[in-house]
Amino acid sequence: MTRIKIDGVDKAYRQMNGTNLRVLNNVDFETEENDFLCILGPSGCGKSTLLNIIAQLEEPSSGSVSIGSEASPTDVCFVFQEPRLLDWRTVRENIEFALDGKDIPKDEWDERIETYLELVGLDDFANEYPRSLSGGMQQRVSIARAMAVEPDVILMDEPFSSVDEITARNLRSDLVDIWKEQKRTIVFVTHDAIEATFLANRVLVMSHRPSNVLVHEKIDIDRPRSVDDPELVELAEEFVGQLETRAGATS
Ligand SMILES: Nc1ncnc2c1ncn2[C@@H]1O[C@H](COP(=O)(O)OP(=O)(O)OP(=O)(O)O)[C@@H](O)[C@H]1O
Repeated sequence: MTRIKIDGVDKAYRQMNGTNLRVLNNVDFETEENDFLCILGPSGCGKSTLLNIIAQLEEPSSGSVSIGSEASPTDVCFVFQEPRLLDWRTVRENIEFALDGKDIPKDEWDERIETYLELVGLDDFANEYPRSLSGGMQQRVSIARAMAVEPDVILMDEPFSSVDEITARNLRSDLVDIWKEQKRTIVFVTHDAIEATFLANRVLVMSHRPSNVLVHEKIDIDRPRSVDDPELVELAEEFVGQLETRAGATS
């Protein structure tokens, strides 16, 4: 059972000129088990900061974060905006490194590597080094690497921003299929309202900085979804409208 609870989280960064930059302001939310949560917000509002806090890569200035329960430790994997592969290891070895790090039994490695490389369309590239792959292909490897671990929670920070749109569309559909089939909790950061509305069963819209939660909404549009569905487009526009209204109100 994997729930994420964010309670009154504030975050400020000390700047070079000695002042504090307030990024997150009393952020509160809770996910249900196996949610696909998209965090949507304008550039610079603190989405990555919030994701890093959930991943415990950063400390909040105040407030608390909990994932899962104390009784059962939660496996969390992170997919960053950029691939972060080990250049001196092949694609296969990069994934093996992650599997080894999570103590996955060796007799499961081949099947997992095959399954997830096939999923991202790179099954013919297992023995290549990252330098011989395009940026988009490297990002697909990093997605396969996170998936192969089969973690309870996958945190994704704009993972498709460096991938061409056709590949991104396929990966979005695949991600939804994996989420439905394997019942994982996914937290996905994006500034694209259509992407959020296509993927999520729950969307958080964050305000401009110092950022808090403007909208927390469950998305009940039937699946499979289409990015051209008028209902989906209308909802995405409502999210953007909320941001514009608040920006107008505070400017
Ligand atoms: N380690 C840091 N030290 C100082 N300031 C930081 C640090 N990390 C982020 N910031 C600042 O915090 C603010 C929020 O950054 P963050 O990357 O979380 O925003 P974001 O919403 O993810 O942006 P984008 O959508 O453009 O990636 C920015 O003004 C950024 O400059």
